[in-house]
Amino acid sequence: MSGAEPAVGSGKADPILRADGVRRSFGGLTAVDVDHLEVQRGTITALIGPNGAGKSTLFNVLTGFDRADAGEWTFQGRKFNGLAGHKVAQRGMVRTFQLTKALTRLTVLENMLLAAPGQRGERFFGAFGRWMWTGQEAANRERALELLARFKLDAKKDDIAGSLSGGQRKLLEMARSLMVEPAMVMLDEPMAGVNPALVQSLLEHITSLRDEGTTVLFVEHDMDVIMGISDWIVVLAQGQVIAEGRPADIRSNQQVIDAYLGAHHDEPDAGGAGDEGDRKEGQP
Ligand SMILES: Nc1ncnc2c1ncn2[C@@H]1O[C@H](COP(=O)(O)OP(=O)(O)OP(=O)(O)O)[C@@H](O)[C@H]1O
Repeated sequence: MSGAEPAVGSGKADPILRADGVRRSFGGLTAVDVDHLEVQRGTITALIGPNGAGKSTLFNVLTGFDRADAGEWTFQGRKFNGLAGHKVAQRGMVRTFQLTKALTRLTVLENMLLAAPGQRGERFFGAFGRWMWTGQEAANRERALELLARFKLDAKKDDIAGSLSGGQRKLLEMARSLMVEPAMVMLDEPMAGVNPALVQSLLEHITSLRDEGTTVLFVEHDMDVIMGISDWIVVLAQGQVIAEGRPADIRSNQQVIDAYLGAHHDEPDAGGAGDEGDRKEGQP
């Protein structure tokens, strides 16, 4: 992150994402009101802020799962505002989702295959189409098995996803998001509900994604995790970016301390890597 100023809306050397004037209201409540935001390619960037700050809404809007009331944004130089969610994912920007009830009833491998690109077999007609489709399926299966091995879930490939532990589910959510070989993954609270034994493993997966060139944007509440792995931190409060910078900049930013870090500033995470209830402890 050399060169970037720790200031709201600062320009980045090689932004993968640039957003301008992104707004989303629900009735009279402005959930997101971001004037300008750039995310540097190849970094781990954290999006933090108190409950209700607009983090999830911003994720939803950028990834086409919710509509913005206003705003323009580009990803890898291409206009993305107005794109439907599946197109956003196809073009390299993928967010993780908690496994829905329906997905928990499928096997781990089925979950992976459902996240594969080109789930459009029905569009192909005739023998040539079927042949192409079979090739695509084989490639998807190979990629799924490779990713499951990487995330140490290969032994569980035929298990029902609902039988996985909280941490294993997070690994599966991450593995699913990589089926489309994204340029940027957006992780929504990757550590929530993860037991201590798996926290370190998840952290290593996130940093190795970055080291391989994937940009990571994540929402998280655990301050130890945020300060430990982020190259850059963006702080939202009441829908607006109130600060951004390196971990050291954010730690010492009085506005952030007042709005978010509060009395817990610089204290070790009292909850450790416990359940989700523990993880939310440091919030106002
Ligand atoms: N679909 C919706 N309808 C009405 N209000 C909503 C909707 N989604 C979000 N909001 C409101 O928008 C604001 C921002 O919510 P959002 O979930 O984006 O915050 P957040 O920073 O992700 O919070 P948390 O850390 O608790 O997950 C909140 O006041 C929330 O109640």
